[in-house]
Amino acid sequence: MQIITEKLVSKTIKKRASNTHKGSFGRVLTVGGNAQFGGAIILSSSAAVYSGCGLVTTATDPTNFASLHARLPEAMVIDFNAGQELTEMLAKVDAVVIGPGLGEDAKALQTLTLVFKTIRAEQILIIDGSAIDLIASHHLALPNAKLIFTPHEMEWQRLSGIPIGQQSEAKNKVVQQELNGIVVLKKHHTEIYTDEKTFQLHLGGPEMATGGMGDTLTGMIAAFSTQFSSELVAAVVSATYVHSFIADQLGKTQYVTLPHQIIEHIPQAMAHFAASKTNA
Ligand SMILES: NC(=O)C1=CN([C@@H]2O[C@H](COP(=O)(O)OP(=O)(O)OC[C@H]3O[C@@H](n4cnc5c(N)ncnc54)[C@H](OP(=O)(O)O)[C@@H]3O)[C@@H](O)[C@H]2O)[C@@H](O)CC1
Ligand SMILES: Nc1ncnc2c1ncn2[C@@H]1O[C@H](COP(=O)(O)OP(=O)(O)O)[C@@H](O)[C@H]1O
Ligand SMILES: [Mg+2]
Repeated sequence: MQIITEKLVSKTIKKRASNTHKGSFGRVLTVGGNAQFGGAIILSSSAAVYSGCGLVTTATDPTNFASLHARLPEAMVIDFNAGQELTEMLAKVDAVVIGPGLGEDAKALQTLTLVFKTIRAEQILIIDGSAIDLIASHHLALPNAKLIFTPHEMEWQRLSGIPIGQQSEAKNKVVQQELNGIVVLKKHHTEIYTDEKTFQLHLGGPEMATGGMGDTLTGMIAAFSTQFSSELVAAVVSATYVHSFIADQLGKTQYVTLPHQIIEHIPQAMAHFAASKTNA
């Protein structure tokens, strides 16, 4: 496994060109957040905005509209139950996050199925949380798109069939090939499986063990993927690195690092890596 280095991240996070506008930095749609788990999709959407995505739209349960806008006025919202609205929005974006707080009821399944049916091959689809569990429990066929799976170990067990104690590099790699996408297996020392290589993260620690931490990572991966789109693997690896890099920085003085605190520090951390590239 290749250990992810600061150098790779610095190479990936580019200094922004002057002659640009919001449309230059990608359009992301985040889909999730039922009445119980609104926080998950707020965190995912916030992470996408704070990671520099030009335009973020959130498809969620209408009960979350007011809280989402109160926390994140930069995001636009649509109802994830309204088929036509969701279909139209899916046509306009570069990347989609599906799953944070989506839940696993019939409505969630319907929303996931619509996304799978509508997504196009050139679009990036980040599949997390409840969406992974729905795929596993309903044996759903995967769509033709640039797929990125972000399971924790239990979600990976459900999706891959490999029990937690037996998730070896060789076994995980076989399933990654079958899934035909990138797999970010989240745990202490997260592993990232791609067609060419397997990466390992040597940052992050138990200060990150708060609900919503993985939801936050999904938005970062989406925004990095749309901005640094020439190398999708490098974008995913870099987002994962920066997420834990911030946690470790905050962890020097904090016992726990909360997901919303990670999000607030993303712009600073990205500036740090963009600058270290210039000086390299
Ligand atoms: N604020 C919000 O709205 C939030 C909403 N959320 C949303 O909730 C939905 C359900 O997601 P979920 O992850 O909470 O539940 P689930 O998939 O059942 O996993 C937990 C089970 O797996 C086990 N486990 C083993 N290894 C593990 C590992 N490395 N990392 C983690 N768990 C591990 C673990 O073991 P145990 O704790 O029992 O030891 C337990 O048995 C999903 O849509 C998500 O987005 C959350 O993000 C929270 C904040
Ligand atoms: N002990 C730990 N060491 C390193 N990283 C951790 C640790 N505990 C949690 N994390 C990180 O926090 C995130 C948790 O993701 P996940 O379980 O999906 O959270 P949630 O669904 O609540 O948002 C992952 O990125 C994981 O690597
Ligand atoms: Mg999760």
